[in-house]
Amino acid sequence: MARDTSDITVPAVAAHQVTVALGGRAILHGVDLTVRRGETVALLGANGSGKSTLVKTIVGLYPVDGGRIELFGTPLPGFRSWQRVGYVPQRTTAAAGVPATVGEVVASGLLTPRTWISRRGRADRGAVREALATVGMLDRIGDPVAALSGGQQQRVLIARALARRPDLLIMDEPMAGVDLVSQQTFADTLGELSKQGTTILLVLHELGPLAPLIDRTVVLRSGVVLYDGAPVEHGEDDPFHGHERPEHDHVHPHDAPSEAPGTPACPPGPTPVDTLKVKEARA
Ligand SMILES: Nc1ncnc2c1ncn2[C@@H]1O[C@H](COP(=O)(O)OP(=O)(O)OP(=O)(O)O)[C@@H](O)[C@H]1O
Repeated sequence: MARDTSDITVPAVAAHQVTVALGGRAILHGVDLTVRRGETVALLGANGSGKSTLVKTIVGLYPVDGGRIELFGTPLPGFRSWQRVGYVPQRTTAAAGVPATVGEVVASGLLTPRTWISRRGRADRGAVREALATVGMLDRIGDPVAALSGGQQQRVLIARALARRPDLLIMDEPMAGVDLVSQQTFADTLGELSKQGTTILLVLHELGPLAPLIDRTVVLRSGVVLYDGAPVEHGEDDPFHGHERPEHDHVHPHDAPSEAPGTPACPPGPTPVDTLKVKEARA
């Protein structure tokens, strides 16, 4: 794993008051999110709360309409070190109609504009094999990716992100459709990457086997940060668990941004944060 030797006091991700509109509709309303070097942060929230929109904006797939995002201290429009960032999008098929093998899909994660036409070296082939072994798919390296199940394709996409040995790994619901055994293997892999200093941002619906790895959770609701602090899990008693609230009620897009970690980013008073269980067992 390549070591991150740049200034570790600069956060890997710093989003300040980020506003994003899609299809003419505001989706994110002044979101603040900081992910420090070496942290593992879980982004939680109900369906449609804006989690995918936020991570897609962080990796430059959606433009920022207001506010700003910095990756490793560089404002996004000028950020060029994409080889430092591994991104696994929300469940898509790795096949996408392309007649590629598993090995080729993973190797595509190593491509930069300069390597599109160059021959891949032994080191790259080693990185591909190592990444596939990590997700337990090395034995399928020569198979057409279209012949894999959805969960296996998800593991191939994870391997593609790992192959570039990123300093920052961003994954959007990586556990979706992945069986329990593979989830535990994946949790072990992330734990190893974290020990080696990789910064990890995960969109999750529940912490599950990843719970011991999570340093901090950020909860979105209706495009605003509802909570930023010690790891929490949606409680079964949360009436909005798994559902988007029908209205913004007391959470206002223009309220003060989230403050210190552990501070609910909304005005005092009863909120769904009260129904989130703070994980106390964490050492
Ligand atoms: N390309 C798009 N154009 C218009 N609206 C979009 C687009 N992508 C997402 N949205 C809308 O933005 C809102 C947030 O969607 P997003 O996918 O970010 O939520 P999410 O929290 O990731 O949800 P889920 O947990 O279901 O994946 C939703 O209301 C969705 O309909």
